[in-house]
Amino acid sequence: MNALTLPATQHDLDLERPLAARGLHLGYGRREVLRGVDLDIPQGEVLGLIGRNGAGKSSLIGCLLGLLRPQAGQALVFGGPALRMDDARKARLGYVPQQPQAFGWMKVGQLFQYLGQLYPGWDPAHATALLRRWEIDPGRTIGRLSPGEAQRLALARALAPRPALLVLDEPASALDPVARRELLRELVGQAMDTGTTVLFSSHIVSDLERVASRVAFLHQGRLLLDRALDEVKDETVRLPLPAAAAARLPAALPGELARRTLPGGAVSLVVAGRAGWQELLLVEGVRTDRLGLEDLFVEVAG
Ligand SMILES: Nc1ncnc2c1ncn2[C@@H]1O[C@H](COP(=O)(O)OP(=O)(O)OP(=O)(O)O)[C@@H](O)[C@H]1O
Repeated sequence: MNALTLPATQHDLDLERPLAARGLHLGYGRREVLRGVDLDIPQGEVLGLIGRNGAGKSSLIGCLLGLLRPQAGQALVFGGPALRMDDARKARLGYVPQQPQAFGWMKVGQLFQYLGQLYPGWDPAHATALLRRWEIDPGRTIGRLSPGEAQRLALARALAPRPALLVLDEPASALDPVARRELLRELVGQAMDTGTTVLFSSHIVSDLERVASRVAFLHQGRLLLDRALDEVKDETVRLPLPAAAAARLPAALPGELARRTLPGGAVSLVVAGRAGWQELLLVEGVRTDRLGLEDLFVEVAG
């Protein structure tokens, strides 16, 4: 299969979306990493993409931005094919890879001057303010920055042109807690002030909880629970089922995310949404446990 001979159904892709994908499949050799990922990120959303180490978050971002060619499926950026991104769309996109590097020999100020000529939307005052706020001296040589400083520089570089779409791969992994808070505040501020759409990947659930308006779990090659954070918190529950009730469970329930059999035949079930499982509450001994996002992550991906 190949993305050119087997395009996803274009008609159901919303051309207004900053980012959209249908049926993305990607493997490295025989290892399948993405197994049919569909995604829509509406304008102005801050989507937190969460998943365990090696779940495929960077690979998915690579496909979404046209940096990796999927074996099947299609990704669109601002309505156009990600694999053939023109300059106009590139100029509206800010991307921070997981390990930002390059231009190590340059001074920070030199790089920013160069980028200012390259990006039509570059805002020099905003760029200077970001460097000042994140305490990066423009006179520093980029190659001598610490990993955390390099990450802050990469973020300042991505934010300075005030992109319409900001994609951040583990943006806070090398940052200390103060810098992480700063960054998250910046993200929310930018999203709210200018309607910037943000996709960021993380395995730090508390970061995601702080800023994301939407959340998606990448697990075993598929996206689970791609919905508003409030909805996920309100409508995802754990149901501890006694053995007698567990024995009568169908093979899969609507909205079922995880099922764990406990010693003695009892089952711990995690379900999303309100339909398909309410009758289980009629069984004696069955109750619902609210799950925080961290517990949910552990239940689903653990
Ligand atoms: N170029 C490659 N060749 C072979 N395997 C790869 C390649 N890139 C990634 N992989 C494998 O694909 C899987 C997904 O990797 P990816 O980096 O996308 O995951 P991730 O969710 O971003 O991980 P992390 O949270 O650790 O950064 C991993 O098992 C990784 O080893």
